[in-house]
Amino acid sequence: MVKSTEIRSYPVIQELSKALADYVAELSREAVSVRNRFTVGLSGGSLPRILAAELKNRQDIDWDKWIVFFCDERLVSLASEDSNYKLAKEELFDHVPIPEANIYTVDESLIANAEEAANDYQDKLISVFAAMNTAKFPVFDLLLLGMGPDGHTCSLFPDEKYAEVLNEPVAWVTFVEDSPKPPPRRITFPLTVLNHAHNVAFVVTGEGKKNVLHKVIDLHDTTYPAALVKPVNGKLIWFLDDAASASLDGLKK
Ligand SMILES: O=C(O)[C@H](O)[C@@H](O)[C@H](O)[C@H](O)COP(=O)(O)O
Repeated sequence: MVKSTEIRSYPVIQELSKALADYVAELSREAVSVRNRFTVGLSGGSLPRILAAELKNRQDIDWDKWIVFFCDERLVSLASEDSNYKLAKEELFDHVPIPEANIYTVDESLIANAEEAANDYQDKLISVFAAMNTAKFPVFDLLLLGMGPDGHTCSLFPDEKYAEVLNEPVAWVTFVEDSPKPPPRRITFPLTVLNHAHNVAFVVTGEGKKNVLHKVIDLHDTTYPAALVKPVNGKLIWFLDDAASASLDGLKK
C-alpha cells in the first residue's frame, strides 16, 4: 500500500519551485540525519529548471551528501542538447557543490548499445545501493518525475509494446530503442524501482496536462504509466500548477 498521496497546486510556477525547494531540503535533511546521505533520481523535461530555480540558492543543504542518478536518460553524448544530464548540469549542478563523483551519468562509450548502457548503469546503482539495503531494488530517498501529455513518466510509455519495459521484474535499469518521442534510444528505471522509493514527487505544470492528470489521479487509469507509480512503502506527492490541476475532482474551484 502506498503510505500516502498528496496533491499540492500553486498559482504560479515560481511558488511551486519555492515549495519544491522546501520539500527537497527537508527530505535531504532527514535522509542525511538518518543515513548520512541523500539519494535522489532526476528526470528531464521541465523538471530540472523548475527544481533548480529556488533550490540552487539554498545554503542549508548538505550538497556533499547528495548522490544523484537519472531516472531515465537519452542515449546521446553528455554534451548533447538532448542529454538529461546536460540539462541538469546547466540548471543545477553548475550552481551547487554536489561532488562530481556523486553524479552518476550514463557511460558515453556505451551509448551505441542500449542493453550494455543499461547494464552498466545498473552496476553503478548496485555499487551505491547494494551494501546499504537488502531490498531487491534500490530504495531512493527521493525520485523526481515529470509526466508527458501522453501519461508517460521516465521513459515508460503508454503502449502495449512497451509493457515489458514498464513491468521489467528483475533489472534495476532497462532500455527502449524505439521511444515514440525522440531521441528513440533511452535507458530508464522500470516501475519496480520507482515503487520502492521512500518518496516520489511528480512535478507537472501547464494546461496541456490537465486532462491526463484527471485520468491519472482521479480515474486511476492504468493505461497511463504515471498512474502505476505507487510506492509500496513510500510517499507520493504531486507538485502541480493551477493550470495543470484545473480538472482534478478534489481541486476544482
Ligand atoms: O525524455 C523525455 O522525452 C522527456 O524528458 C520527458 O520524459 C519529460 O520528462 C516529460 O515529457 C515531461 O516533460 P515536461 O515536464 O517538459 O512536460
